[in-house]
Amino acid sequence: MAETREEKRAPSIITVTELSKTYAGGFRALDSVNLDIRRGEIFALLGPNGAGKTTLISIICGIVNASSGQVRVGGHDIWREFRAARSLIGLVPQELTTDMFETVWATVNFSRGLFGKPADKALVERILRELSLWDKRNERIMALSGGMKRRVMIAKALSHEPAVLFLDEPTAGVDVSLRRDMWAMVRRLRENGVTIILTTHYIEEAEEMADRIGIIRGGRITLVEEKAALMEKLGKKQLTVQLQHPLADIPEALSDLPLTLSADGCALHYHFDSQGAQAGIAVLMRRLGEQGIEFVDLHSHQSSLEDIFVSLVQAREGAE
Ligand SMILES: Nc1ncnc2c1ncn2[C@@H]1O[C@H](COP(=O)(O)OP(=O)(O)OP(=O)(O)O)[C@@H](O)[C@H]1O
Repeated sequence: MAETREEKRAPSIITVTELSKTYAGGFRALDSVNLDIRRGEIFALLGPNGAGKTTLISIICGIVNASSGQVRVGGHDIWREFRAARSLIGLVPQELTTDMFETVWATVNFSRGLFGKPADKALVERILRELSLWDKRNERIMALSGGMKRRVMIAKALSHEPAVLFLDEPTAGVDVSLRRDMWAMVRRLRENGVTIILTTHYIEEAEEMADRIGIIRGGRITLVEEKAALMEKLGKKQLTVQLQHPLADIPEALSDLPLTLSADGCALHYHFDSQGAQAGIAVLMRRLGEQGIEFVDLHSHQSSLEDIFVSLVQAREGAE
């Protein structure tokens, strides 16, 4: 019997069911959130400031109490089987929280001990080498650069060999080259079987890294989708035809094509989706030729995840 899509999909490692959180002051930060994280994926959680990303992560990690709902990590209920659930999780918080006077080596070993795991020098060495921190192992944390401190936080989170790693804004304030190093490192972790959940304000980061994207707004998950499918479905391409002579209007004979004219009349924009692009462009070229419309330049633009995200958020704001 043929496997269904459902059966082929990796099983969930985290299951969030009807999770709600109302803070003491009465603010409802999460509203009936349902979410499945698949084993071995990189899942990017996107949302504007105050959307509830940190609240959701903090609840899954047992730092904040939920008001209602259920969370299971590796099949363990995070309240009734807290230790078992928590031992599967590594958390790299937004803020750097560590003893600045300790050495890198001591702090990472200590973090492992906090989870009741026996010392494992070879493992800690491997983690530090992987994160390019081995040369800095005897430095005090306060003597490290911001990017290195951030990597120490990742080393601490990995020290007890978690199956799931939460990265809350991992590259905030990190320069472009270090950001790329971090992305490569996160990919290597995934290759080693670690499930990664990251929140980010850099949509480019989600576009680059994620297998799936979740969007959260006002405490509600408004969309969860495979990144590739999201970009395929919502991604639009635009071909701009720079004209030799400006047009006052789009000729009647071309009115059946998805064309718009720039305000100055000097460019035609042809809008199409990713499928059928080549056939569409060939037809456009032929039809422009038939109309005697000459052009001097052509360039195409494909919408990025950022364009898609902005249009989704705007569409929903318009609907509210
Ligand atoms: N301890 C708290 N008490 C009351 N309200 C809180 C508390 N913590 C967070 N909130 C509120 O809950 C909402 C969600 O906050 P949260 O930090 O989860 O958002 P976020 O999506 O992580 O935002 P950011 O992208 O800015 O980090 C915000 O409106 C915030 O002000």
